[in-house]
Amino acid sequence: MNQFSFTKMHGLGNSYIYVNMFEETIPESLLSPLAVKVSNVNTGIGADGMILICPSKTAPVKMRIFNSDGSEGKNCGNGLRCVAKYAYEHGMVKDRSFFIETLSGLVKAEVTVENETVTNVTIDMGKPRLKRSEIPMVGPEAERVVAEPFAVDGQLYEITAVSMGNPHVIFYVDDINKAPVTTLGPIVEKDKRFPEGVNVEFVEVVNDHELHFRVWERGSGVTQACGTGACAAVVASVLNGKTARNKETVVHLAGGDLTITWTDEGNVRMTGPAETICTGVYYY
Ligand SMILES: N[C@H](CCC[C@H](N)C(=O)O)C(=O)O
Repeated sequence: MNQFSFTKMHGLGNSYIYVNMFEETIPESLLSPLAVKVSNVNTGIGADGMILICPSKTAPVKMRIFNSDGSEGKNCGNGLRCVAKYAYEHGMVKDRSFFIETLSGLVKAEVTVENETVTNVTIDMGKPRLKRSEIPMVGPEAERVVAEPFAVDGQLYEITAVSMGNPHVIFYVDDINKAPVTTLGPIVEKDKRFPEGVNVEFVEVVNDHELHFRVWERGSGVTQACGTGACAAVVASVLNGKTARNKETVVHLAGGDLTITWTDEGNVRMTGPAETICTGVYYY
């Protein structure tokens, strides 16, 4: 019987099973099936996926994220805040500000510490990618996708697409509580116009610095929160003239609030909590 130690953590209810790969060894071929198994609330531990905290040549730690369907994502905002908390509290970094490597590049973390516990984390998520080829989305490579007509499921919508290293498509709604998250979400997630699939976000604009937000995640379905998605929603809202550039915007997600700014320098900064739920041993 094989086993590995894990820590279950969450960012605004977006929970993952974290595995410290400085201490554990899991064959690469088992990572995807294990992400499916550990995510199952009945036969596994229960989470939105699995996140590996790995050695890196370019930063103190590297994050890899697997969705609950076993697919590997390229970035994870809530995950980054939890990885930053884990790394600081486990003495893997000494400073309160440090880099984390992701599959979509380096990001910078800054932890807030009270009584040796990380209570809040700011991640500089870098610059959003806005060209179709970067989302990726089919169509003229250098074009942006802002308020573009999008026919799907027999209806005509308007979409804005943003990558934060992973693909996001944003639909604006008048009432977040009536957003078609579980009906339209799974259809758009696998729409062929997004060759790598897409995270699907629904946004209700409150004012020029406040949004309501719900998400159907690629590979995980409905989650309580999506950090990269919230960043994409803020960028989309600035591009659509609905929120202000370089101004702290509060995004209300099902699991709580994130504060996000798309700075004039071009980077997106996200601040929010990260919490440890439990530790344990998983047998497989
Ligand atoms: N929940 C994550 C996003 C996971 C993205 C993943 N669903 C994908 O891109 O495939 C977050 O906080 O940013």
